Amino acid sequence: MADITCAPAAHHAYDTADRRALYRTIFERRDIRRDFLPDPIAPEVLSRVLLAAHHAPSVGFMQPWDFILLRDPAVRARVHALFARANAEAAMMFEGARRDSYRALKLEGIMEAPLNICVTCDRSRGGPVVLGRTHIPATDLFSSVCAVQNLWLAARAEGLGVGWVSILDNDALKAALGLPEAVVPVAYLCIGHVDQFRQRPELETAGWRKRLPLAGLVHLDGWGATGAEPELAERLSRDQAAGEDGRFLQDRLG
Ligand SMILES: Cc1cc2c(cc1C)N(C[C@H](O)[C@H](O)[C@H](O)COP(=O)(O)O)c1[nH]c(=O)[nH]c(=O)c1N2
Repeated sequence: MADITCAPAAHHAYDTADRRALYRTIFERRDIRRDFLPDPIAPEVLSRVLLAAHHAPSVGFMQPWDFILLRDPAVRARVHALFARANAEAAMMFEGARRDSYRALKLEGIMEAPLNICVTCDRSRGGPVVLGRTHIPATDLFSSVCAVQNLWLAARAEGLGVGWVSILDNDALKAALGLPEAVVPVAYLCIGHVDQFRQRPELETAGWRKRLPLAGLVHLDGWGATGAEPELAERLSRDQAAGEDGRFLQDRLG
């Protein structure tokens, strides 16, 4: 098949350098559980990253998030103990060799990172009826997750690694952090400067799971019809291959 040409950026699109910076941040963001440096995060950097989180979309502009900064090693040690307990339980949910592989994974950096941040969701913020949340109550949680993603990407651009730890009993975490009744923990994050950003997800290099082919996940007019637009399917495959080979930023932005 003939090569597919890239359409030039149009309308309100950013110029190539800005688009490259954005896609670079997306592709080079990693979940970080090791290689943290003890260096503190400068207040101006932390402020920018938190502001990026605060600019996330939210249902009904509810902004249900709060950010609990956890620096005290004693508090973090209590959270680490919760992780250790949940992680032992989690290992038992896998069978045989998979259990051994699971146990070999490093799945948190709670004590190594200089800062942990718990991103929460106040389920009562905005009152009992929130625009856009009337039929899908979980949209407040989705909104807090959007804040997490903004934080994660801004952190990468600032050279900070972020690791999400979800192997925790959320009720126990809520109690440990003294959260009010209506507030739930959404994401427990370990954040700090790092020695390196790996090119690929750790779970991929460890052989746990591979990135799925995107073309097989894009459906047309209802569930089931993947690959229904051959030109798009072809482009998705080529873009993904370029991403895997580290050629996307150079070759695929038009
Ligand atoms: C909701 C949620 C929860 C978790 C994660 C992510 C998300 C979105 N991830 C990170 C996850 O393993 C990682 O994102 C994927 O493996 C892909 O790797 P990159 O993020 O691309 O490096 C994660 N990682 C980990 O080591 N321990 C954990 O408990 C969790 N929990």
